[in-house]
Amino acid sequence: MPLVRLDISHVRNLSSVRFEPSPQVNVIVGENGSGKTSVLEAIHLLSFGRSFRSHKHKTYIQHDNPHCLVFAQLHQIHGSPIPIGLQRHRDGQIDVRIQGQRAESVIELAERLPVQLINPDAFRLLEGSPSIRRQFIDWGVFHFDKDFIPAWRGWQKALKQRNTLLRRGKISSSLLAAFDQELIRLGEQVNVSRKAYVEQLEPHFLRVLSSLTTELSVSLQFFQGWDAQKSLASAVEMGRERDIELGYTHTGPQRADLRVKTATGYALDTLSRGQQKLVVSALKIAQGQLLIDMGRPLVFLVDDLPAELDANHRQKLCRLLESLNSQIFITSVGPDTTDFAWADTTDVRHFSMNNGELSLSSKGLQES
Ligand SMILES: Nc1ncnc2c1ncn2[C@@H]1O[C@H](COP(=O)(O)OP(=O)(O)OP(=O)(O)O)[C@@H](O)[C@H]1O
Repeated sequence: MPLVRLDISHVRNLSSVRFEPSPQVNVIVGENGSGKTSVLEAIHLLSFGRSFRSHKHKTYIQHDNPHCLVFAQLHQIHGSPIPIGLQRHRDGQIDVRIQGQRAESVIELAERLPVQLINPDAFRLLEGSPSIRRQFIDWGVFHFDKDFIPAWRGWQKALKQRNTLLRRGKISSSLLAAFDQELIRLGEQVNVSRKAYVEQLEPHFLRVLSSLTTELSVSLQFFQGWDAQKSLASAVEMGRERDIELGYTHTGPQRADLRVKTATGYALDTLSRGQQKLVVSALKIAQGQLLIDMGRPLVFLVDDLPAELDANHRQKLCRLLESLNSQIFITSVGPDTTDFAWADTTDVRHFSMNNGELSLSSKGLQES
């Protein structure tokens, strides 16, 4: 569902930015610090309810302002566009509105506006802790399997309760066993969904990667968080005494990971930085492609593409994104953006960003 209109107020240096993006490619060019990334950050906020740059909401609300606001109209194939909006207050309060009605949670935004981000931090998917890769898997499963979120929430709740009991100590193995039924039932459900998703993702990932580079041979392995030969019930049962000793649940889906490997070891240890970036981009594009195949268009945010990718790979990545027929927002310190190499038939709009002011650039005006 592409964005047909975007209004951003008081996000970093963007006091008031309003524009009508192209349903296909939007190139935002501006000097360092002009506010390009803040536009992507605002779109990300509208999908995830949080920034990709900081967990502290006060950092992205414009100085001296009580709140920031991002509002958009989402295109619908049939019917008029759907208005969605998010307001974040300095005290942390978050208001989400969809079609004028207050929404219960930001998850409702994510359902309507799936967003994938490719930025210079993207390699953290390989380098960072397993929790980052679990988030990556769970984002995909969330869009793929409608039963996942209720199961995931229930399992998280059971896990938290169990860990609280373990931390307090003085709990016997038999009493703990009574609490474990729900944890096991929902944990198994979470695991089955994750496993099925990674199986679906891998062929997409390999296809995308091979269209970016033929030099790499990379595989995905899903580690479920405990011995693959055992059920979660037996892993939890066998680990109960150890959990009591440790004061937390040491085995289960909370330890799951996505292992990205080459023939000689982990991708992180064997690939160059640029190659890692290609692998991560392929993972993210593959996730997007899987959604698109399900008839769910999404928005790609691409920040600072030149970082670590040479012109040849930049072009390949742009062509690939373009072929998905999704809406793309891409930033560049430009002004020469010719190596993005969009097809003549693609609707490309160029915008200039100057000190937080966005305008359709002369290049965009000539083309429109
Ligand atoms: N809370 C805030 N309130 C007002 N301005 C802010 C706030 N936080 C950051 N800024 C300013 O907003 C601008 C944000 O720039 P942004 O990171 O979006 O720029 P950019 O064009 O992507 O730059 P680069 O090319 O260097 O990545 C910077 O000038 C920064 O100093």
